[in-house]
Amino acid sequence: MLSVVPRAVVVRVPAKINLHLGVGDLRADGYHDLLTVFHAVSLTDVVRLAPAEELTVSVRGDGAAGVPADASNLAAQAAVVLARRAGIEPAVHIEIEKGIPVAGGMAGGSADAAAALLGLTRLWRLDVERSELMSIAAELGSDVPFSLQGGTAVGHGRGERLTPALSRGELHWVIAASREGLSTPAVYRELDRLHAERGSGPAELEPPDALLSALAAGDPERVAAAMRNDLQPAAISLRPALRRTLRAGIDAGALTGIVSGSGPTCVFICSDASHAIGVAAELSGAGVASAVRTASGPVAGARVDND
Ligand SMILES: C[C@](O)(CO)[C@H](O)COP(=O)(O)OP(=O)(O)OC[C@H]1O[C@@H](n2ccc(N)nc2=O)[C@H](O)[C@@H]1O
Ligand SMILES: Nc1ncnc2c1ncn2[C@@H]1O[C@H](COP(=O)(O)OP(=O)(O)OP(=O)(O)O)[C@@H](O)[C@H]1O
Repeated sequence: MLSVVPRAVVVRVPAKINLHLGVGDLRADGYHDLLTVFHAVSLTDVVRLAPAEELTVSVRGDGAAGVPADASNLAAQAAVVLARRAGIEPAVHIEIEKGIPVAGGMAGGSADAAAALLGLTRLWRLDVERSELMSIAAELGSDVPFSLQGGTAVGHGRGERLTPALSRGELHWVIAASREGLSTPAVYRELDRLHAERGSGPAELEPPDALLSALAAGDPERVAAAMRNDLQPAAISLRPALRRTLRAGIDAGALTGIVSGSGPTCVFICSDASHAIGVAAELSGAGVASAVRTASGPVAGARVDND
């Protein structure tokens, strides 16, 4: 049977939240040991991959001006790595439509890299095992494997080693983005500086048992009570206005709020979809965020959209 080569492949890929982000010791390789719980939510980027003479990138959507449209784009780096493994030229045009806040702590660049890996194995008809794709993903960035996998998962190591976590039902979120991003390495450095200043070391990496059991029970109030982000004090130290954003979300009635990953995006958990709509409306009026959206999770990881 003749199979038709697609003219372009379109991949939809979600943002992530860290429901728990335990940060341990700084390792010799410059990364910190993590114990995290990733959760994929329904804010998405759409990445279109089309055959081209050479590798080119274009970016549209919110915050596109802050995203490089050259070989330094993480999706382009993914194309180069995958093409090298396959022994071919990375001759592709990568069109990225951003729906995930840029430099927001929601793994936007990682999502695009994951989308490129998945879409290009399809476009170039490569026979790559899922486990090999996950290991290429890990080379590109600590968050990239989770962007491929999606759902809810515990992350170990520098965040790249994943174990799926049981999660019942849907959780409902309000997402408050900031106009100005934060640099992930700068936030980790600030955490190290705060520890040095206080003469304290990192906390023990304890398994987030209360969170995992709340997720398995599908109980948003228990999830709210168990959420934790060790990077939050560092993000707030670099961006003190985040304190006001967190306070405004809680005043608007959210169960609780937390900085997402390295920030500055703040995420607020709500009891159901209509509660989230109400909190979002009130938070929008508070003027503490450049954009306020509702989202739900868990959702699937990167997936091809034009099958
Ligand atoms: C903040 C999180 O999003 C939480 O999931 C991730 O830890 C960051 O993941 P990422 O953006 O994919 O990060 P990478 O591209 O792997 O690393 C960027 C930089 O962040 C710091 N980094 C990242 C991950 C980690 N476990 N420890 C670190 O200290 C390092 O300075 C590293 O050079
Ligand atoms: N495809 C991409 N999308 C967004 N940013 C990109 C991309 N490729 C490279 N970058 C660069 O990476 C920086 C970090 O952006 P990104 O949106 O990935 O941050 P983030 O969501 O905070 O990441 P993480 O949560 O994984 O730490 C941006 O400032 C941008 O210059």
